[in-house]
Formats: sequence, structure tokens, C-alpha cells
Amino acid sequence: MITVKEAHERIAVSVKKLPVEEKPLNSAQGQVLAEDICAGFQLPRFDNAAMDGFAVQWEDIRDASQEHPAVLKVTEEIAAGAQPGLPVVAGSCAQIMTGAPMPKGADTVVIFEHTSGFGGSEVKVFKAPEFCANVRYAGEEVRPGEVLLKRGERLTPAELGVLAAFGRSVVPVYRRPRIGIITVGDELRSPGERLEGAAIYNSNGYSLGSCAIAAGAQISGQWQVPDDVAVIREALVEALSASDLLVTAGGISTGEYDYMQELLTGLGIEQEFWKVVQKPGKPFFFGKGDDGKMVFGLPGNPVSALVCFLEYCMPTLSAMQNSGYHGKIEAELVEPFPADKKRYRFLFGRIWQKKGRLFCKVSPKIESHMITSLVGANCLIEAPASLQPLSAGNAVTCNVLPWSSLDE
Ligand SMILES: Nc1nc2c(c(=O)[nH]1)N[C@H]1C(S)=C(S)[C@@H](COP(=O)(O)OP(=O)(O)OC[C@H]3O[C@@H](n4cnc5c(N)ncnc54)[C@H](O)[C@@H]3O)O[C@H]1N2
Ligand code: MOO
Repeated sequence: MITVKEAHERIAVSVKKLPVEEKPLNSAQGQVLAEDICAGFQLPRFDNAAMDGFAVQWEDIRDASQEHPAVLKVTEEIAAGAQPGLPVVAGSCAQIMTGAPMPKGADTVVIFEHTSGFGGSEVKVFKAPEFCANVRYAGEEVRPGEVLLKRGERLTPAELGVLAAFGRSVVPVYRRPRIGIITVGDELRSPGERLEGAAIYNSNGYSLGSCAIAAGAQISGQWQVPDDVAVIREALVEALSASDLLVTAGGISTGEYDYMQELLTGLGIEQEFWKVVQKPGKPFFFGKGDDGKMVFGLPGNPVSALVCFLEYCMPTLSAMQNSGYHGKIEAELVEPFPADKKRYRFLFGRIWQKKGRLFCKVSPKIESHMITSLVGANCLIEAPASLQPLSAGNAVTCNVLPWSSLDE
């Protein structure tokens, strides 16, 4: 048996980064940038109107009022995407739309609500804005060559919007990890099937698959197999050839029908460790193929499987994409934490913020078969082995779930 820390270390040194690929923007969401992206041009590219109205020389309208409007000759209309034709000179102006380039000579835009309106050859201005109001200046947002996005950033709507604004149609990203998920057990049935006798529904396939997608992975296949050596072996061979990383759940303990460890090593997966001093998830297995493919053998209990995935597989999937994994934070217990006497313990719970301090408590259901202990949880709380339960007021480490956030 090895410690949680050693398990992390063994896994971390085994990670191999995935190759870089050029991906069309509209299919790159959630992938990780493989290069810094610099601005190819300034933004805005040219001075332009921030509001619909009239591009004017401020000197002409500075004293305009309802009673004494300034009257200007309208020389042209400039729509967004059009080029101005004539310069604005003293006594003249151009009707201009938001985003349209400012004509030469104009320094200010008067919004149309403060004028007699669009359409005439003359316009009355009833109210003057500040000098240079309603103009967006070339380069005020981004200078040419400026680093816009850094390698290692995950592409969310924000990054995708920025890339598109600079005309990128493809983007260099680390390939998504292809993950194979095998769930094992004679008792398993898929949701939608009829349950008979002592059968149960396969929840691990779904919860682990969902975690993998949250980590930016691509599921290469899901295999739900009975406790049958030949069938499991076939699934393992298929899944290994289709995946960069393989996760199995179930059959990894020491029961009569727990074949996974033997089958994996029999297929040439070199065992790095099997069994970690943790609760839940003691019979956790990790090994590598001679091609470096990583194999995680998770225990079948639904909470144990998820704890192992969150603690070990999520950071691995991030590291394979050269992306950092969000850090853990400390919070103060408001209720006791049932520390284990011998094993490092993980329990789902809630963390929240109050007056600048972080507090947490464990979910009411804490056993490793209780999948509903996750409902309403937003973090995984952890604590080293201790002969006494930890009391309210003690600090513990929390890992906010990747799909959750801190409560206010
Ligand atoms: N004598 C011992 N018995 C057990 C030990 C031990 O050390 N000595 N370890 C216990 C611990 S801890 C765990 S965790 C489990 C892990 O066992 P396995 O990985 O072999 O898992 P299974 O036996 O296949 O299943 C355990 C449990 O989980 C249910 N299960 C399995 N797969 C799914 C799934 N896809 N969806 C929902 N539920 C699933 C299964 O029906 C069992 O109830 O072993 C303890 N026993
Ligand atoms: O360690 Mo097992 O994973 O407690 O349930």
C-alpha cells in the first residue's frame, strides 16, 4: 500500500503530453491552447463611432441647447462597414452608425436622440456631449503584437470570442485525451433496462463519463461487461487500442470475481501501485502499458470510483493537455469530520464563503456506496488519518468540484 502523496507522485511522472493539432474554432471549445496567441493588428483597427448619431466638430455644437440648437449640413451617411467619403468641416457633419469609421475632420459623435433626427440634408443639435464623446479610438483596446492568450489556457466562450475577433479560423490546441471507460459486474444494467433480481443500474459509467467530458476528454468508448474473464479481456484490448488513457471501475478488489488486476497485468500493463492508504478507494490500481498508456483501475463503489477519478484522473487529464488543475483550498469545519484512524479520508460536502472566510461541512451520507451523497455537494473534503474525529473549527482541505463553485 502506498500513501496518497506517493500515488500522486507516481502518476505525475507517468504523464505524457498529447500532440498538438490545428482545430477549427467552432470545435475547439474546452481544448487547451498550445501556443501563445498575439494580436495581428490593433483593436479597434480604426477610429469609429460608439453610438448612432452625427460625427461633428465639437466647436460647432459646444453651445447647442434646446432653445438655440446648432444647425449643421449633413454631407453623407456612413454605415458600419462603409468608408467615409468626405471630410467633416466647420458647419458640416456626417450621419454615422455605431461601428462606422469616423470621417476625417470629425472629433465627436452626437447621439441621434439629441438631434432633430436622421434623414434630412440639415440637422439640429439640441445638446452637446463632452469633447470627443462617443468615439472608439484605434488601438485603445489592444496594441498590435500584444499577447492575447497564453499557452495552457482552456478555450471558453471568452477565448473563442477573442480568437474570432482577430480572424483566427483554426487554433493550435493539445489533442483531447481519448479515454476508454470500462464498467464491470454481472449485476450491472443500463438505465432504461428492466431491473430483475439483484441487478442494479450502472451509475459509474455515467458519472465517470461526465467527469471525463468536464476535463475536456473525448470518450473513445464505454464498455459495460459482466464478471467474465474472456469478455473483460476483450474489452480491455479494444479499449486500450482506442484510448490514450483507460479507466476501469469494479472488480479490482480481492473478491472471488475480481479479475481486473490480474487481467491488466496479464495484458502487459505494468503495475505502478495497487492499493492506496485512503478511504474510500483503497483498492485503487494504477499501471502503464509499454507504450506509456495510463490505466486507472477504480473500485466499483460509486463514491469510491468518483473520488479516485476526481483526485487522480482529473489532474492527469489536465496535465496531458498541458493545463494546470485548479488548486485546493482550506476551509473551517462547522461540524466534526469523521477522520479515519488509519487512512487518509475523502468525503463529499459543501463549502461556502461568509464574511471573507471559508466554511465547510460533510454531506449527511458518507458511505462509499451512497451515490446520493453527491447531490448538493460542491466539494470533496479531505483529511489525514487521525485517532480522533476532527472538530468544528479545525481547518481541512477542500477540492471544489470542477462543475461546481463556491457558495456565497
Ligand atoms: N474482503 C474485502 N472486501 C472488500 C474489500 C477488501 O479490502 N476486502 N474492499 C472493499 C472496498 S474498500 C471496495 S471500494 C470494494 C471495491 O471492490 P471492487 O472494485 O472489486 O468493486 P465491485 O466488487 O465490482 O463493486 C463494489 C460495489 O460497487 C457496485 N458497483 C460496481 N460497479 C458499479 C457501477 N458501474 N455502477 C454502480 N455500482 C457499481 C457493486 O455492485 C458493489 O456493490 O470492495 C470492498 N470489498
Ligand atoms: O475504499 Mo472502498 O473504496 O471504501 O469503499
